[in-house]
Amino acid sequence: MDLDAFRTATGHNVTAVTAEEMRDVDRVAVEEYGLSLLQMMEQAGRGLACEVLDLSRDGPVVVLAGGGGNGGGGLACARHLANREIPVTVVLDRQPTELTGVVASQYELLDRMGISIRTDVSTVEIPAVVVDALVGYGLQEPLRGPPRELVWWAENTEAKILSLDVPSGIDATTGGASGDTIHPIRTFTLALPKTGLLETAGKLILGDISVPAAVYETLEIPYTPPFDHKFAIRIDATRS
Ligand SMILES: NC(=O)C1=CN([C@@H]2O[C@H](COP(=O)(O)OP(=O)(O)OC[C@H]3O[C@@H](n4cnc5c(N)ncnc54)[C@H](O)[C@@H]3O)[C@@H](O)[C@H]2O)[C@H](O)CC1
Ligand SMILES: [K+]
Repeated sequence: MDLDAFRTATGHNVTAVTAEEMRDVDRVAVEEYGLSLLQMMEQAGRGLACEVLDLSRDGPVVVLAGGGGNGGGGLACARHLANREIPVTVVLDRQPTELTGVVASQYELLDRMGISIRTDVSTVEIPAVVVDALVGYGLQEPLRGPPRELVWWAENTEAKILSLDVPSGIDATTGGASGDTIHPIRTFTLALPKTGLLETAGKLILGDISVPAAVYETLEIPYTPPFDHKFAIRIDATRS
C-alpha cells in the first residue's frame, strides 16, 4: 500500500507525514513564520466544532481533553459549541491546576463562561457525541492512566466518537497501538494526514490550520494546497 499519500475527493494526492515531520512543521511555522500555536489551535478547535455539529446539532456532547495541544483544541471546540447552546461537558484528564500555558488559558476562558468542566465521568450524562481530544501525535505509548480510563468509558457509550488529529492511543507515525485505543467513526486531522492514520481513523477529514505552504517547502515535504475554497476536506487513503 502507498504509505505516503492520501487522496482528496477530486483525486489530488496529499502527502502523509510522520509525527516527527509534523513536529518540524510546527517548529518552523512558529519559529520562522511566527504562526503561534494558539492561532493553529483556535483553527483546530473551530474546525472540530464544525465536525461535531455535522454529527449532531443537539448534543449532549462530552469533550475529553488532555493537557497538550490536542486537549487545547478540544477546549476551543467546547467554547464554540457552548456559544451555540449545545449542551457540552468538558472532562479533563487531570486537575485544572495541572494545566499550563495556552491550554490553561483555554480552560480559564471556559471556566469564566460557566461551562461544565469535570475531572471524572461518573456523573456525566450519556452523550450523543464524544470528542476525543486526549492525545494526538504526542503519544508516548502505551496509553496509561486517566486517558486510558476515559477511552474505556467512551468505548462503552453508544456515542459517536470524533477524534482530534489522531485517535488517542494510536501511534501517529506507525498506526500501531501497543495499548488501548479509541475507535472513532471520524477523525479530524490537522494540516497534513499522519502516516499512522491509514487504517484506524474512521472517516478522515483534513482541517486547514493555515500553515504556510512555504513551511513544507523549507522541510522538503511535497505539498500543493489541497483545500480549494474550503477549510476542511474529506480525504481517503490511496491504495496501490
Ligand atoms: N501543526 C499541527 O498539527 C498542530 C497540532 N496541534 C495539536 O497539538 C497536538 C500535539 O500537541 P502536543 O502537546 O505535542 O501533544 P499531544 O497533545 O498530542 O499529547 C500530549 C498529551 O498526551 C498525554 N500523553 C502522552 N502519552 C501518553 C500516554 N502514553 N498515556 C496517556 N497520556 C499520554 C500527555 O499527558 C498530554 O496530555 C496535535 O496532535 C494536535 O492535536 C496544535 O494544536 C496546533 C498545531
Ligand atoms: K485525539
